[in-house]
Amino acid sequence: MTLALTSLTLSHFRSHKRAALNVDTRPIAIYGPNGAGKTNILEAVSLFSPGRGLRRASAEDMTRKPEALGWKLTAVVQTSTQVHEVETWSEGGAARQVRIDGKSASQIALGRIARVLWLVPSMDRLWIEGTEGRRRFLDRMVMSFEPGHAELSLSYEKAMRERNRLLKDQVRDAAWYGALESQLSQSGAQIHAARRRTVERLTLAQQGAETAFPIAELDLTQTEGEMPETAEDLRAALEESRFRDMAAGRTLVGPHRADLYGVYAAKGVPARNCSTGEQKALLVSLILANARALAEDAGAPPLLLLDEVAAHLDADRRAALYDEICALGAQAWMTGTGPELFSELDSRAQRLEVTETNGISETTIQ
Ligand SMILES: Nc1ncnc2c1ncn2[C@@H]1O[C@H](COP(=O)(O)OP(=O)(O)OP(=O)(O)O)[C@@H](O)[C@H]1O
Repeated sequence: MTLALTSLTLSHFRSHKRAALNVDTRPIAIYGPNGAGKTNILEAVSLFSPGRGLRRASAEDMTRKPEALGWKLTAVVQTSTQVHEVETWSEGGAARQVRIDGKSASQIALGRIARVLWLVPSMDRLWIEGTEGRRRFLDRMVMSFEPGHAELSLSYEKAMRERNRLLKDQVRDAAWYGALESQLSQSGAQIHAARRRTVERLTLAQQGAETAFPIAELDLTQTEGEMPETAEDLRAALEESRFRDMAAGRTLVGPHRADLYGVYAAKGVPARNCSTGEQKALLVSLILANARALAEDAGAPPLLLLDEVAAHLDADRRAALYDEICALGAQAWMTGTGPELFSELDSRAQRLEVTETNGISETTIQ
C-alpha cells in the first residue's frame, strides 16, 4: 500500500539551482522562511502527474532565472508493486518532456503511475470564486480514480475549441457542426458520468469514516439550466443551442459549464457562506476522502501536496489532519514557515529545512 517518491532531484528549477533529496515513505514536513523555495519543491513533485503542476505555470516560468537554460526533475517513484525512474524536463521554454524508465512517454502516462492531489493557498477561496477552480479541483479527483479522464477532457476541449471557432466565424455548415457535436456529446457525457461517479465515491468515503473534518455534501450543477445526462440528450441540446451559441460566440451547454456545489452537511450552510477555516476544512475533508477511497480501490493513497497546511486550521484540526495522513500511510509533502507547525507529527514525519542564500535555495534533511 505505497505510493511515494523516494528520491527527487531538481536542476535549474525555479529558485533551486540543484537539489537532491532522498526521503522515505513517511510524510515530509518542509519548513523555512518566506521565499525560501518550499512551494517550489511541492510544484516539482506535482509535475510527476499530468498537466502544468500546482501553479499551472508555463515551462518557461519554471526555468531558473537569470540563466533560463531550461529545467529538469528526476524522481524514483515507488508503488506497491514497482519502482520507476521518472524524468521530466523542458529545454528553452519548450513543452515539457517525460521519460519513464528510460523510455519517452506522454504526460498522461504519468497519471497511471502517480496520483497526486494538492491544496494550495490560492484554493482558500475556491468555494467563493468562479466555477473554473471548482471544476479543476473536481477533475483532479476524477483523474485520480480514472486516469483516462485526462485524455477524455483533452479531446472534448479540442472539439469544443473547433466548434467555438465556427461559431465566432459565423459558419453555417450544419454537417460540420453535426460532426463536432457528435464528438462533443460522446466525450461530454462520459466526462459528466465520471464526475458523478467521483461525487458519489467521495460522499461514501466521507460518510464511512470517523474523522474530525466536516462532511461536504456535494452536488454537480450547471451554470445555467440542466446538464444533459446522456450523449443523445447532449447532442440534441448542442444542436438546439447553435443560434444562441453563435450570438454568444461560444458553446453554452456541456460539462465545461458544470459547477461543484458544496454544503457543510451538519450545518446545512453552503460552503461559500462558511468561515474561512470551515471552507478549508471542507476541502481537506474531500482530499482525505479521496485518499481513503484510492487506498481502498487502487491499493495506495495518492501523494498529497499541502502547501501552508496549517493556514486557517486550528490546532485540533491540524493534529487530526496529521493523524489521518499517518493512518492512511500517505506520503504528504507539507510546507510551513517553522518546525513548530509540525510538532504534533514528532517522529512520524521527516523534516526538510529550506533556506535561501543569494537567490539560491538550499535544502537540508533533518
Ligand atoms: N524561474 C525562477 N527563477 C528563479 N527564482 C524563482 C523563479 N520563480 C520563482 N523564483 C523564486 O522562488 C522563490 C519563491 O519560492 P517559493 O514560492 O517556493 O517560496 P516559499 O518558501 O514557499 O515561500 P512562502 O513561505 O512565502 O510561501 C521566490 O524568491 C521567487 O523569486
